Amino acid sequence: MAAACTGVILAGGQNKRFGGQNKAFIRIGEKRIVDRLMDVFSRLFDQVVLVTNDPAAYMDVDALLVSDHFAKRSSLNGLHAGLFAAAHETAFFVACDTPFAREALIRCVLDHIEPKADIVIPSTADGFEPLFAVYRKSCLPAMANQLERDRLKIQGLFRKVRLKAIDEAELRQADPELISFFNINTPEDLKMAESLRTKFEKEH
Ligand SMILES: Nc1nc2c(ncn2[C@@H]2O[C@H](COP(=O)(O)OP(=O)(O)OP(=O)(O)O)[C@@H](O)[C@H]2O)c(=O)[nH]1
Repeated sequence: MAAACTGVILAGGQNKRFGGQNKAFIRIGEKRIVDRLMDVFSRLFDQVVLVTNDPAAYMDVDALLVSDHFAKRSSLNGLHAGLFAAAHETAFFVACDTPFAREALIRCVLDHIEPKADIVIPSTADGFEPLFAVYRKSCLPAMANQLERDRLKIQGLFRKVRLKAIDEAELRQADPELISFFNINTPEDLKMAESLRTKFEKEH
């Protein structure tokens, strides 16, 4: 059953560490990362939004295509645009360079949505996972304010809204290796992704 939440894929980055090549279109096995994410999102959400500053490149993706509102380079900009476009009060976000986002872990995050939380976010020994999290529309004014003031780090938002963290033990019940958080920044990460895929697809 679809959650009363919008699914958003962030794809407005510059991919500098990947030589400027669009990471959403990297193929892991046969499939582009964006298509892997769409497969999972179409089972979970009745609305999918993709934030890109190059909409023409995504015409074959069955999502609402939107672009950043601010001329700033920051994933916070994409969070703001995606949340603004969401038909629901809450939106779950993932980065377009995250090939192994597991449905069970997304469901775990969605299960923690509550009216008193503006952000529902995984928290592990490595810190928060702001690009595998749910944001409520109540965050929009604080996001716009941060962007206007050139405060471009997502973490800067956390002091201004109500945060609900999900602890690592619970996250690992849904995704024991936390493979969902693996993302590709460099060509070396892509090599790692190929070896993880072999393991991941054998097990699931
Ligand atoms: N809409 C939007 N998304 C962004 C922006 N900057 C980064 N993102 C997205 O946020 C996620 C994390 O991005 P980063 O790893 O910080 O940057 P990147 O562009 O992927 O890679 P680098 O250029 O190598 O830092 C990715 O899904 C990006 O597409 C932006 O200015 N606007």
